Amino acid sequence: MTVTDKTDTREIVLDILLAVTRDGEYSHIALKNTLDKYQYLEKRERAFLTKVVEGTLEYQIRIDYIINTFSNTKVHKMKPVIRCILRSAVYQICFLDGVPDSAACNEAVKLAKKRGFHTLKGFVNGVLRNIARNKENITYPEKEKEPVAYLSVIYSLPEWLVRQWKDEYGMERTEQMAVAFLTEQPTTVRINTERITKQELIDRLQSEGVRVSEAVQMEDALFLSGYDYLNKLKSFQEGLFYVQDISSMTAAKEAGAKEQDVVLDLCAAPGGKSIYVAQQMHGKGRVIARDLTPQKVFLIEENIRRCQVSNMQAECADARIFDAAWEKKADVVIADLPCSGLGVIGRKKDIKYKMTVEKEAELVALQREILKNAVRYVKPGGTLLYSTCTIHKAENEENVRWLSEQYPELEVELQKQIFPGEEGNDGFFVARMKKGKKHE
Ligand SMILES: C[S@@+](CC[C@H](N)C(=O)[O-])C[C@H]1O[C@@H](n2cnc3c(N)ncnc32)[C@H](O)[C@@H]1O
Repeated sequence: MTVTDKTDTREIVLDILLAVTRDGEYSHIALKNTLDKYQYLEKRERAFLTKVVEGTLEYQIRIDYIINTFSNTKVHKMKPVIRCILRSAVYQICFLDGVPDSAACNEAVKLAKKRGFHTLKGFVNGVLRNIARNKENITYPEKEKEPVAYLSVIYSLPEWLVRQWKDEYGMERTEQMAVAFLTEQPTTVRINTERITKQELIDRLQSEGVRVSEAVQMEDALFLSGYDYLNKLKSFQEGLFYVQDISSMTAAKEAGAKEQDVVLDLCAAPGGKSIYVAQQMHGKGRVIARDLTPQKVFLIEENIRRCQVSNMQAECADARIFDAAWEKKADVVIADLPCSGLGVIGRKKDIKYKMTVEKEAELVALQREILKNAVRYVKPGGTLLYSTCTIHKAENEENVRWLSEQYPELEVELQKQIFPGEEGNDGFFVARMKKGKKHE
């Protein structure tokens, strides 16, 4: 049986799309939970459902534009089940090569019936067959006449986001980022160099059936593809690598922690940067990795155990609340703060639809609240590392400017915006500030 006959797989896709677009779940979490649950599915079915869920979400604005061109009932007026069935079928018809149009249409109609929408069978069939017949002749907004609408529809980005990036970075950079987000990337992992050499890990992974290539940009990184379920690999379970983008590794490296340092990471879960920093300290010094909830702290602890890190401990603490016990105690404070996450749209497909201008403003306020405390924990002569996985200036450069104005004792040693696709896959911001000794 080929994947195109699998109504059940498509029904699983439908349920994930409903969870994400109707119930507000995050796509990467919904997908991971589903793949954990359906481990018995064949590898190609799991690959098919991942591809259709991710593709339908990442092209949602363009897909809605296509549906609205051919349907009298507009997408926003449709019942959520019908809307999701149509979206995933249009993704298969317009963006996937391996699925015959007739199969995508027939399976969508069957699914509508199965979910109790007998009366809408004809509607689903009519819209999809019309799209399949005319998909090569759709008229999109023109780049020169309507640049914002063009970028929004072609690259499936909300218009407010396109406007913000166009204002902050210009049209050319905005389009480059949009392309990078839609470019398929292999999984990037960091080698646990405390436990295994690069060549040994490459050999191990290849023996487990994984395709591996070396990352020229970063010595400790490898690119993986062709695997089914990463968490099931023995090499993963033994903690020989950690899934982490190169931009995130760069941020951890920029902390410049030395072997005997005391490092305080205020927002550490699931532990990517803390663990890398601890490994660079070769089992010496101390890394205290904090996060807001016991569940998040559990994730850090799991990774400490799996990667067998000896110089690191996890703690539950709210970074908004000043902890006097840490005043001027840390050589390095890492503030990798909650942010709008717009640099990782390529991996977390639905972030772009969930973020708003209002939420961005709330995040800037939260970041400043935490940064005020972070500054106070740094020893005179110590380092504050501020990073985010976003490309929004108010959360990045403007926060650093605000810090410099509020705390003249901070000297900005480094500040860089890494754009999506530039160094790693993700967009990232990192700033390193030194606290002057004269302010002891
Ligand atoms: C960008 S993530 C951190 C990623 C982590 N540094 C890594 O490299 O794996 C931000 C983290 O901040 C945590 N967080 C949010 N609000 C917080 C607060 N008030 N206090 C402490 N942690 C908080 C979130 O739970 C989330 O795990």
